[in-house]
Amino acid sequence: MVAGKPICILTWAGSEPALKSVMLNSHIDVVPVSESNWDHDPFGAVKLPNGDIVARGAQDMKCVGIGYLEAIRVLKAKGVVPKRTVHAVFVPDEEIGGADGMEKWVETDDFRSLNVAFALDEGLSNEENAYKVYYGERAPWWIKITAKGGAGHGSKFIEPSATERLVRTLDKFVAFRNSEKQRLAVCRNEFGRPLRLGDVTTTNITLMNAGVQFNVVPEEAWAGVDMRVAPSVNLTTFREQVVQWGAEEGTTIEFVQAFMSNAATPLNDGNLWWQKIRSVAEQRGVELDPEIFPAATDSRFLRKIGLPAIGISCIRNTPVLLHDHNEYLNEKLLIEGVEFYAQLIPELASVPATADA
Ligand SMILES: CSCC[C@H](NC=O)C(=O)O
Ligand SMILES: [Zn+2]
Ligand SMILES: [Zn+2]
Repeated sequence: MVAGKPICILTWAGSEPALKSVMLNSHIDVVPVSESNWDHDPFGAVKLPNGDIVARGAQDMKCVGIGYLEAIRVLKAKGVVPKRTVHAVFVPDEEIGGADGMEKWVETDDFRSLNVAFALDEGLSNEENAYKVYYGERAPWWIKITAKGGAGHGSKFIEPSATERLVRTLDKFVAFRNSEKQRLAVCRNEFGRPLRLGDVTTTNITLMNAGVQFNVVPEEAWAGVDMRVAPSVNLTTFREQVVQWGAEEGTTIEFVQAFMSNAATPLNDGNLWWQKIRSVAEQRGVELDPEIFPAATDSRFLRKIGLPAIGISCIRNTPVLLHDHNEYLNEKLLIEGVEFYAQLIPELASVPATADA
């Protein structure tokens, strides 16, 4: 663990401590706000007359962390004792990549001492009448492309041109971006469902830098690209391809971050954790909609070390406002989440030892 970045673990001891534990994960950090774009104090948790609670983190992911705690409070008040030990875990830094949070922690004896069998984590809001269920994630890659060339007067043909090299390399990224955008628009998956964001690879040029003045040709230009690589892609081969795009144009490709695992948690009949989630949702009359998480969250570190992890936030019929201005959640959904977890946690804690790896 990293100094100044605590991980908070609340342990509810199970009646059968020899069994592996259930981890209820949530991240404590939120993304920044631009306050002038908010109608209310983003950290005031203002409740509007219709029950909407406006706050940074309302969807991402205070509702989940609070949902776990309130559910445990309800269960304890009823005298429930889980079979498996349950850990509610609050981690830092998810929003900035988790390097000093979950990524390092899963490699420690401290984490191993929790003896985790399964983890529940965050999902996403959506406008339909279903909870999204996330069983895998795209691999986040942050790529810095640097081009070098000659310098001099803006009135000349200066060769090689750093900016031109950069633009040519970026053209390849853009061409790939467009082909994936097209695939998203027209293709279907193996079950005939139209592809979703998590099924394709996105590419965005997010940083660009070159030059100091109109008439001075810069000798260096660089750009930053954010890619989210779909789980269907062979990561090693694709990484080589990206390096090749740079090599062809004489630019340097640096992977500032390249997650090289796309391990997923298959939602099949043999996945007893998933079966419990399904049956609780069915009892509650809630539809579930499984897909690949289009962004990145801490579950990827858990899946990478071989643990099953499923992401659900009990949010439906709600605009997706994670990281956006005026993020909110209606209080009815917050309470619905507490009730869902209160039903689900004892069920997960009752999954037989056969589910343990
Ligand atoms: C890629 S590391 C950053 C993780 C971040 N997670 C949530 O938004 C994301 O950009 O998806
Ligand atoms: Zn989150
Ligand atoms: Zn987030």
